[in-house]
Amino acid sequence: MPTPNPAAFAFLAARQSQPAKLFSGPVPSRAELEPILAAALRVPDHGKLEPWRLIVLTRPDMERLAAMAEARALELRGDAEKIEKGRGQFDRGGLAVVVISAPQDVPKIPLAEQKLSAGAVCISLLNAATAAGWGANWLTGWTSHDAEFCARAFGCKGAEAVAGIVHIGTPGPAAPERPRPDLARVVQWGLA
Ligand SMILES: Cc1cc2nc3c(=O)[nH]c(=O)nc-3n(C[C@H](O)[C@H](O)[C@H](O)COP(=O)(O)O)c2cc1C
Repeated sequence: MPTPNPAAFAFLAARQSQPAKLFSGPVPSRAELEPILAAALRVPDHGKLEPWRLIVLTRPDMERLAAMAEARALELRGDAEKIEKGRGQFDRGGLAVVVISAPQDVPKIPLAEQKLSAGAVCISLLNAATAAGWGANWLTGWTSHDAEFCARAFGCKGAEAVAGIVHIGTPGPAAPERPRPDLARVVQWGLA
């Protein structure tokens, strides 16, 4: 017989992100964040490669990144919207964790599986931060997709890429529930 954990199940059944743009202070201290990160890193990882690394950003880092995003947008001849979107990923935030997919050249473990493990870190971090009482939001944006920006900002090399930037803070008013997937549409019971 299974041994249910109703509290954990209820948490997972109702979990949702909170919008980072409504976050305020305080943000978690290092002592508060460390157990959240330790919980977040308990993810499936085929081959035990640990194919990810994390960078914790605090307010001064975010201010630097907002300026770097603006400079990069200008370099790319981006318009005002691109500048605003690039800056907006950082210039309102108080704390965020950059989850970097850092795959290794191990032929036995496909690249896709290593990237999936980095995605698992993102959702696990979202859940751990939420369970600890914080608001959390997994964001990316063009800066995360721009290899040159990621190299300059986060030291990404080779196949490394940003899997997500998980913003963590004191949540604002609870986000309204959004429509959730219809099981009947996405789940097939048994082979056709
Ligand atoms: C890889 C990834 C990148 C995302 N990037 C953004 C983003 O840049 N901007 C945005 O508004 N939402 C983005 N989202 C969506 C937010 O995380 C959104 O708040 C989330 O889908 C809400 O779902 P939940 O309530 O089930 O957690 C992204 C989601 C994923 C998985």
